[in-house]
Amino acid sequence: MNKIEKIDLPYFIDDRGVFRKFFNGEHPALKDFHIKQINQVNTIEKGVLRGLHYQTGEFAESKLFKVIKGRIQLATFCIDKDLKTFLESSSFELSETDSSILIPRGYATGYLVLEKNTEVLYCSDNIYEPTAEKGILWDDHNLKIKWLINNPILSEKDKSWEKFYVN
Ligand SMILES: Cc1cn([C@H]2C[C@H](O)[C@@H](COP(=O)(O)OP(=O)(O)O[C@H]3O[C@H](C)C(=O)[C@H](O)[C@H]3O)O2)c(=O)[nH]c1=O
Repeated sequence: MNKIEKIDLPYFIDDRGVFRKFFNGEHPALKDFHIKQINQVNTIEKGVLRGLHYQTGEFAESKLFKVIKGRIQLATFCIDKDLKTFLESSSFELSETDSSILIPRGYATGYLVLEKNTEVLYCSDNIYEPTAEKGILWDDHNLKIKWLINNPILSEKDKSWEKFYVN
């Protein structure tokens, strides 16, 4: 499991609403994804950018992102020299009717909120270890991520990250 996957699972519509399957451990891309954490993140304002973050070493995480309400631009950047996608970035615009995105270990992730009151659910296959968390400055031009909003709202932590350097 070392490439980013779009995960489409069935949903069933009837006159009561929609039943969506969010996770199926039998799905080929998910059978080796063992959930350790499920995080629900509500973001009030459009224009908030969370990331880019990654955890290192034994705390590295694969993450499964799903938009529950609203819209985001999810971006990734490969930081793992051993992956053929090293230094490649990707970007997905996602709303609640879109696929989930599975991002394996070895990628920094971040997302820009494109609608007020956006809800994101994401699962991780590792525990959160603050001392193992690292980040990359959101507008590091070397990442070649074309963010859809130029002056995002950032946490103090996300303002403090540096550019990515290949050491
Ligand atoms: C990620 C995480 C955070 N926290 C605590 C730490 C802080 O007190 C609070 C907010 O954390 P943070 O500011 O890192 O949250 P975001 O800025 O939304 O970042 C998250 O969203 C971006 C897109 C990511 O890819 C990261 O996985 C994740 O860090 O939750 C926990 O207790 N457990 C966790 O797994």
